[in-house]
Amino acid sequence: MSDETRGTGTPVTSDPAISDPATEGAAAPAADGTGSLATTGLTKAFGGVTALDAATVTFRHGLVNALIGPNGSGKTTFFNCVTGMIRPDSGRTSYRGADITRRAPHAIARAGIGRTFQLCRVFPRMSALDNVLAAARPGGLWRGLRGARSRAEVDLARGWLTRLGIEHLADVEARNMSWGQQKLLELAGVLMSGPETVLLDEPAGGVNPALLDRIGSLVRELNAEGRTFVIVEHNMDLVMSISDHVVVFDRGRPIAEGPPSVIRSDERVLGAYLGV
Ligand SMILES: Nc1ncnc2c1ncn2[C@@H]1O[C@H](COP(=O)(O)OP(=O)(O)OP(=O)(O)O)[C@@H](O)[C@H]1O
Repeated sequence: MSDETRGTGTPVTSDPAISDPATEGAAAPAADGTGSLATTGLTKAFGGVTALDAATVTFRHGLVNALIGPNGSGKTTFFNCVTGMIRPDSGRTSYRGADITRRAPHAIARAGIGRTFQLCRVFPRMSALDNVLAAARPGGLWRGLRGARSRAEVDLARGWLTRLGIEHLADVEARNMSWGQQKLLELAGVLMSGPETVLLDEPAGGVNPALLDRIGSLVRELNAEGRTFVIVEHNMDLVMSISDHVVVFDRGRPIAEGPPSVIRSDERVLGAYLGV
């Protein structure tokens, strides 16, 4: 069977950096727990501000995990350290049992961790389709600009746009899309490279209720197919409705964790949010 016709007839690629929205499922959860994304004593200070204070956290494979906490409690810094975008001062991060603390961002992405950003990152003057192609792997931007891309890659990129409900915008420049549509586009790019764990930084921020519903159901669908999520989010309705496990940060470290039903009424959590 050729790479072009594997599975249900949906074109796929043999490039492991590219994933097929129709047939690609993430790796099965590791029974021994080595699939977890875990930190031990992760610490990061900016001048006199301790953004992460010896944070020890485990996000289990196969779950929709949420990371919540008041403004400035260190959530984005946690994502930045875990994805190699900033170096922690001390502490460790492991993924699937391997130490990834000092790895470069592209190596961490290759290990299976993808992420979106609070201030969503797309190329404003490129079409939605080119954005997804460019996001697929290092060097993709150059290839996208030169038009040297395979039919299979284009079909895959269109497949992700369809899956995210924005295929009608394939030829529209990202700058002419709504904020919510740009967030879906950024996510399509992340998914194109086939991460088994996806970190979403405030997916609901500035998004209208209809798109919010789509993002929520998409996360649950992708999770049912095997992808793990860690979601930083302030919209508590979304967090409580889609998460299996919630970790609460305050002042750079976890103060509570558990299922949404427990977290909702945890006094430490209410105290952190209300400042009491
Ligand atoms: N590059 C930086 N330089 C200086 N201080 C920083 C930097 N990044 C984060 N901080 C500080 O570290 C602390 C944690 O910030 P961080 O953005 O990680 O929190 P957060 O929980 O993601 O907040 P929010 O919910 O508002 O996005 C804050 O006091 C913030 O001002």
